[in-house]
Amino acid sequence: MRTLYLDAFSGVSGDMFIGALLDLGVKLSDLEVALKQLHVTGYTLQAERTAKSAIYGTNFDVVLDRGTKDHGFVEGPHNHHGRHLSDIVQLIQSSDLKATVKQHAIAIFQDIGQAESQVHQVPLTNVHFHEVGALDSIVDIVGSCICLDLLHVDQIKCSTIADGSGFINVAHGEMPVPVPAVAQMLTERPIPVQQHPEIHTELLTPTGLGLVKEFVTEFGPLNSQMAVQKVGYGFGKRETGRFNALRAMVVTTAQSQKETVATQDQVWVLETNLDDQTAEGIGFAQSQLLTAGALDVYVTPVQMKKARPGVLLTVLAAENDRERLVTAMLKYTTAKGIRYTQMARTVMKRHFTTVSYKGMPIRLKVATYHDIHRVTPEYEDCQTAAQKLDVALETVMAGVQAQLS
Ligand SMILES: O=C([S-])c1cc(C(=O)S)c[n+]([C@@H]2O[C@H](COP(=O)(O)O)[C@@H](O)[C@H]2O)c1
Ligand code: NI
Repeated sequence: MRTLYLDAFSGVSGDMFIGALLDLGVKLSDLEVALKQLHVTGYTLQAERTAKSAIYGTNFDVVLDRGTKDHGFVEGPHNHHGRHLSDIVQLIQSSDLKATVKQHAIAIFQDIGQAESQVHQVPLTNVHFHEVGALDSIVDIVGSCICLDLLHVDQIKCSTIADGSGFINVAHGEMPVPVPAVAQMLTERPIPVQQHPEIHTELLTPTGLGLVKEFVTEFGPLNSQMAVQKVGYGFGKRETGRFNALRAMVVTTAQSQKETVATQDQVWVLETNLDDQTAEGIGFAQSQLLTAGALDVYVTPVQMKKARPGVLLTVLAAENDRERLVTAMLKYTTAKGIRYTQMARTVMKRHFTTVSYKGMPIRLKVATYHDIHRVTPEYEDCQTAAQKLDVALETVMAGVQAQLS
């Protein structure tokens, strides 16, 4: 199992995150090529490998072109509100980025947007990304999602995240650290943050926390099961009086005994019947629940009381995710209550391995159950290869399968 471990002893920001992943080996040129799919101009990416406190790492920056308004996009006749959340979501949605990159980036913007909406008490639709201009935020957030995609890891873990203390000056004026958006973003689920009273500045930014919340599935220190393969540093810009960087490590974990032998586990089946929500609302809820970590979400037509046609919304959740997903179901649907039951299931043992097809990495999902073996090329990787090679998806999938036989 290939894991990205984030050692956030000096917090996390968008720049630090991208810097650390570039330092781990993601190519700046690959990031630039992928970012072009967003169809936004007016910026340059800068990545310099340099030493701080005699430790080499990468200083990453998004430099806006001189004279470019910090609206976020090249302004078109219908676009005068480049900083609003809905415009950013629309920009990402209509881009040619990879589907998973789009999905993660939008989820992060929505999370920051929700916090901003709460802090400033403005409707979500009116939230704008005010501090450094939308273009920086877009490139930082989308760029981070691209870098992660290019790094090819199976999971992401993180240490306790350091933040500073005191006050900083930002667009709204003086703000306490953790900054209000960060404090608000911490309210949803337990995320270990440790303030350092001796550091009088911000270490954890809204973008940094948004990335952590979207991708990290486990918090804690390095442990004896983790074999460190590679280390990278992404430098922070603020003067903290200490070594200011995000340390990122690629670690491999031997498959645990449980993973190797277990073919049975427990899942929660969460259900609710809906007869008063629009099709659009149900579709949105479905995508939010998947983003929130549901194993699966599906909708079945049912005939309800008073002869009303309705739907049964079913969510499959991992053992520890029940409460979070029940809350999300109540938040995104018109349901007043959720039924749940725990079910045993038999699952095939699964692991990933990577092969190369015409120079492009394709992950293979290998599933085993007794003498049944199934190898499936990952759809997302085949899609990227098909796009780059300008061939049909089936050509890549068949080519990969042919290599295996
Ligand atoms: O909306 C945003 S991005 C935002 C909200 C707040 C509040 O706490 S409210 C603070 N800031 C500050 O802006 C800079 C840049 O943040 P990024 O996340 O875009 O890197 C940083 O100092 C934030 O604390 C931004
Ligand atoms: Ni704000």
